[in-house]
Amino acid sequence: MKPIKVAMLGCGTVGTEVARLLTDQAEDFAARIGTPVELTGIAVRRPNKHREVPAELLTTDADSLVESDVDVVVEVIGGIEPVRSLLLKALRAGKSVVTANKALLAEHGPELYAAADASGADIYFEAAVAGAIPLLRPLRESLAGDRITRVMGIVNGTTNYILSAMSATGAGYGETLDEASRLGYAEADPTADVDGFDAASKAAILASLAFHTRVTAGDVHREGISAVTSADIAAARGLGRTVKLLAICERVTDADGVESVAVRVHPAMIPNSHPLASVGGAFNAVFVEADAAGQLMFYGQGAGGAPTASAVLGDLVAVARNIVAGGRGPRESAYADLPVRPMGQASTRYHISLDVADRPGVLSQVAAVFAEHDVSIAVVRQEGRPVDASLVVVTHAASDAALRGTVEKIAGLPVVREVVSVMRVEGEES
Ligand SMILES: NC(=O)C1=CN([C@@H]2O[C@H](COP(=O)(O)OP(=O)(O)OC[C@H]3O[C@@H](n4cnc5c(N)ncnc54)[C@H](O)[C@@H]3O)[C@@H](O)[C@H]2O)C=CC1
Ligand SMILES: N[C@@H](CC=O)C(=O)O
Ligand code: NA
Repeated sequence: MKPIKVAMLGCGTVGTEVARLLTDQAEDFAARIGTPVELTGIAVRRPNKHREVPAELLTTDADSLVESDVDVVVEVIGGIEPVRSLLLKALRAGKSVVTANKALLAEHGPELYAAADASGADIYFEAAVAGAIPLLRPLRESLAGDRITRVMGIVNGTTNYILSAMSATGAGYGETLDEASRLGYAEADPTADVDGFDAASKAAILASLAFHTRVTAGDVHREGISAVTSADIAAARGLGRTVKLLAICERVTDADGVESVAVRVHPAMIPNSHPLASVGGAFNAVFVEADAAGQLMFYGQGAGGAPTASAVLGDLVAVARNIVAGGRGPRESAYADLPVRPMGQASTRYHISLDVADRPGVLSQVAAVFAEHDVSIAVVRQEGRPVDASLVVVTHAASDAALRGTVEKIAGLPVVREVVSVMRVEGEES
């Protein structure tokens, strides 16, 4: 059979590693696929900056490369345009696509899947969520016979790297973010990481696959880590907890049996005994709960050039095998079409740490606000200091809207001097 011809778009942190491994392991790939894979061109912006790949492969004309005689387009540029147009062009021409681009998939996934369907091409994107960890293929294929109820975990390496350093050494936010960029973990614009956009895109992709429903980035409640302070981290430590940025995708069934999905990304305190608490650096870990399978845990490197290239190349082998066999991979599955619930209706628990006046009756005033909002208290800890007192409250589960209302009212009480830390609590009995 003739070789599978591959065009690559972009040659940065991930693309450089894809090109290197594809060249180094060419013989193995040929044996695994049944025919050689030939990298015919790499689209870049500045060819003179890419000494690590053969100069004759480089071009600045991505459009012509996609239009050339290639079977597969590997996209590792990132962002929406020009990538969306380039990939639509490839798919409409029947060329299969492998992409690591979660931002694009979470915004324009359905348009890309439709183009792939129309021409019979494949679109694979394992690298887009949780880097090297095989997670999307298990959701799309291995668990296709089960009913998934929850997907929860750490899906952004950069923020996990920053939070781990802040917790372990008290390192500053800025210096740790610079280090994460230097190591190739952060997005080209790292606000995508720290403000939770990257994790929200990944959560949308995970929820879409898990619940057979179209969930876009805009459907995901998103809070990043820029508001996490050393006081939050110290408050967590005081209670035997750790702060992590979590992505949580849930199937919710209301009292009338009506199903919906809730998808959120926010920092949360989890107990130090929880398996996610020990996930450090740029590692990711994701729990999947399904009716028949029970609980599954996926763990590994969530960012970085070589780990991400591993997932890209796994997809390339899958797509190439499909071409050789004359078949194709799974299509979009969105038949369930479940509604997406607003965050206010999500059931959450809060940790609230306050500086209050140290005088009788303070605790009862604070407790009255919780009762007024129908929020029940699980733990209260009060410590007197020379002129004021520290009051820590952990709630039982309640609607997020009720908990927000409670915090707002408490902040306005004259006996409350400062709301030191407010954070959701996950990973323990509610
Ligand atoms: N770095 C990581 O750990 C991971 C990255 N990803 C995703 O992989 C993709 C690539 O990420 P990185 O390699 O880290 O980014 P990068 O910024 O290192 O590389 C992107 C490359 O594309 C080039 N480029 C930009 N516009 C272009 C255009 N119009 N035509 C040709 N080339 C163009 C840039 O010059 C740059 O060299 C992104 O979608 C990212 O979200 C996914 C998982 C992990
Ligand atoms: N910037 C991302 C890269 C991988 O998806 C991250 O930090 O997780
Ligand atoms: Na992955």
